[in-house]
Amino acid sequence: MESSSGSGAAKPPTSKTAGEAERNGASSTSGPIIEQNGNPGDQNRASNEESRSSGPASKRRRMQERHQPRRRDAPSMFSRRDRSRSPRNHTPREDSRRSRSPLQARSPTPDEPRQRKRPGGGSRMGQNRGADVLRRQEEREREQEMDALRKSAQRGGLDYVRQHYNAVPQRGREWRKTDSKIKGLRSFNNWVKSTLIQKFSPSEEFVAQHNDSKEWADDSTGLPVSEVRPLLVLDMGCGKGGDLGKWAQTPQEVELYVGLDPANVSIEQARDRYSQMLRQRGRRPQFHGEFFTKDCFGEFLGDIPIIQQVGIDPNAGPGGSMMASRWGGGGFDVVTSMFAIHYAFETEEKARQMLSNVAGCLKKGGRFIAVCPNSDVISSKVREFHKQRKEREASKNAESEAPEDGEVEEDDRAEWGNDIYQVRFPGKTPEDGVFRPPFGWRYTYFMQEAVEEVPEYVVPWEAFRALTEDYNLELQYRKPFLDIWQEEKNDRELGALSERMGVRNRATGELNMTEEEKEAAGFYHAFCFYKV
Ligand SMILES: C[S@@+](CC[C@H](N)C(=O)[O-])C[C@H]1O[C@@H](n2cnc3c(N)ncnc32)[C@H](O)[C@@H]1O
Repeated sequence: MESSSGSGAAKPPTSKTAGEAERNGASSTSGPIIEQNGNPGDQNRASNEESRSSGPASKRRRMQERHQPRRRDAPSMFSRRDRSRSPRNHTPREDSRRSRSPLQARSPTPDEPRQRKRPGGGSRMGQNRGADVLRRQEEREREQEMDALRKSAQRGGLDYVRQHYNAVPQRGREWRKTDSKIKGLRSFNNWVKSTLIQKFSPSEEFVAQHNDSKEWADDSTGLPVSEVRPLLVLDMGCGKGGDLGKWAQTPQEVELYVGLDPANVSIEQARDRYSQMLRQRGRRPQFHGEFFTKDCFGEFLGDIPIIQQVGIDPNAGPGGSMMASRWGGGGFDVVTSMFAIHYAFETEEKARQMLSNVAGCLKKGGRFIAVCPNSDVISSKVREFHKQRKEREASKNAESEAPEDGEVEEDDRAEWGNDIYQVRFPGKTPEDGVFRPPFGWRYTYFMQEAVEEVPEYVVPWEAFRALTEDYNLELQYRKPFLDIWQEEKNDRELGALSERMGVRNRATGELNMTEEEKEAAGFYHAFCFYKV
């Protein structure tokens, strides 16, 4: 086992990283969480870095570099190569976020009386006037912000999603396990995510080495004894860090976990959760964690220092250069996005940006693990809805006025659900259930205690899959949630895990979910792609 990960939490990158994170606006709340220091593991970091890249020429160069005296600002252990600037030279977000005051640009108009300068009093007047101007300016800016938020709520944009998730209260584990009305569903969803992480996070080398045996666990300590390098993981849409514990339980150890989410309050909570996790750490060494406020579907991720250090190919996708991806491609072993990619299907541009970030961050052989609403379920519900609507119309056989152009009759709006979850389309839906073009099919989703009428977008599976091919992502696995249960419930590890998580009734062996919860769970599917 490599010592850099065997001695507790991995150390964060250099302080330069934190500073850069602040400066480039990757996150207003960004930066490593735990203190960094010079560490004997640095040597291992350098060799980790070398062994992560491929290619004889660069390998030779790195071998030579290995024997050079170490520079003071040696790159982080996570970096594949030193890239101090965003490849696209993105404008720092700080600049674009700050709205310019309309007053600053204004010069006095002819009908505005010019203030006369008076000695003494003049400067006080000037101060008062300055304060007034500032107040009015702030009010105007606040108004503009509120206006933008109102508009975005109507459109269902990112600000609205961010605001919603920021406002979801963080409830304790005890509440989730006992008082929640959907505790069965919560546990089940968590078990599905754990199952995916257990099944697909290990690398091919790791699997080949341990080939289905549980030799990775040392009997005396329960600690992994693998020689394979630990994993570098990126979580797009990590929310409040609910999956951190799952990443601490993987067969192949995790060295680095980077959590990104546009909801800044959630990111704070994820960071707190990570700190707590470090404090309570048991025998198993913990990974290094970094958390940033970031829109992963509307923006390139390459301006986040830790992502630059691990490696991101800015040209992943159609037209990308083979050489660039071969020599400078991504460095992450796993990119995950749980219950989040449906926000990317608002537009083709966002869906492509999401895939470009995924593929750009993954190294060859890396895995993209995700769960999202299953469009097969949506299509069949929509078809069923239209069938019933037509039957109702036929049986009514009443003469009704034709709706005006563009108007969507109440009856035309597909919706379904039960007491704990609801899906509602605000506009027309295709009678055949085929969503063409595949972007922008908005619906609102409601889930008791968790999601209140948040706008989401259909992810039409076939179109999505076709798109992934442009990004060298090859499908390995896809399954509806309830099928995963059928397939894995008797697995020695995963079945036992389901008991520990309260997913299975120990007496009957059945799922601890009501029929309504099962229907809600059936809305989702899970998949895994390999970067080729
Ligand atoms: C249902 S929550 C899931 C959170 C977490 N992955 C989990 O499984 O518990 C959906 C998450 O997607 C995030 N999200 C929405 N739009 C996003 C975007 N553009 N980029 C990254 N994350 C986004 C939300 O802020 C929210 O935290």
